[in-house]
Amino acid sequence: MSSQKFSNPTGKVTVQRDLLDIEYCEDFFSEVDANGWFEYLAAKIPWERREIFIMGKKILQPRLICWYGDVEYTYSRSTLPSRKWTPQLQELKTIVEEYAQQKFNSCLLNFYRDGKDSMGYHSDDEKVLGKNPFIASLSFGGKRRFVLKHKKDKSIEKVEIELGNGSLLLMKSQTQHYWLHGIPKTQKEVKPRINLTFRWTYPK
Ligand SMILES: O=C(O)CCC(=O)C(=O)O
Ligand SMILES: [Fe+2]
Repeated sequence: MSSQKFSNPTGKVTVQRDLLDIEYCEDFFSEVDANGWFEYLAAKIPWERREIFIMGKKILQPRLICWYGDVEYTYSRSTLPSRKWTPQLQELKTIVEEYAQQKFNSCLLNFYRDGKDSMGYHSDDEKVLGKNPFIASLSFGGKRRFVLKHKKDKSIEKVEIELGNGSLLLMKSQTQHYWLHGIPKTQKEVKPRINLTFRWTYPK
């Protein structure tokens, strides 16, 4: 897939309000390229379903995941070993780094098999991500609703984005301090979706 480059995205939206700072590129990859990436990732990533602890209770995560990067990652009492970048993931990382003008050393991959797979509200604010984490999130496959809500002030309007095939979402500045984000379950018929969130993780 070495010929793949982002196609000077046109559908770019920036939302900056109430200490939220995000940028969304709808057409970061062409549809053809995005479909190619979906097929590659679905087939080649060693996806796993993990048990995690939520409020002391052991549950199976409602999606498949895989962690790549130069350092291991611990969350909800689950440790994900570091995994060496494949040339294809390295290529995606470089494309995103060039566009975002940021370096990343790790990536959490999520596979939402259907509408029952989801990610609960959270912020990517672990200590190992540093003070103001810069998160770059690529989406391939079926469109899913991504919702951001303010952590404390319920009167602040939520932000909702349909994350489409081949799109890139950047979350910047203090976003993770003040806002939660998640992918809600849906009853709608949705195609499988793969998401990659590139981050900079500081070694412990
Ligand atoms: O699937 C998504 O778009 C969200 C992923 C996410 O928030 C995360 O990996 O921390
Ligand atoms: Fe997240």
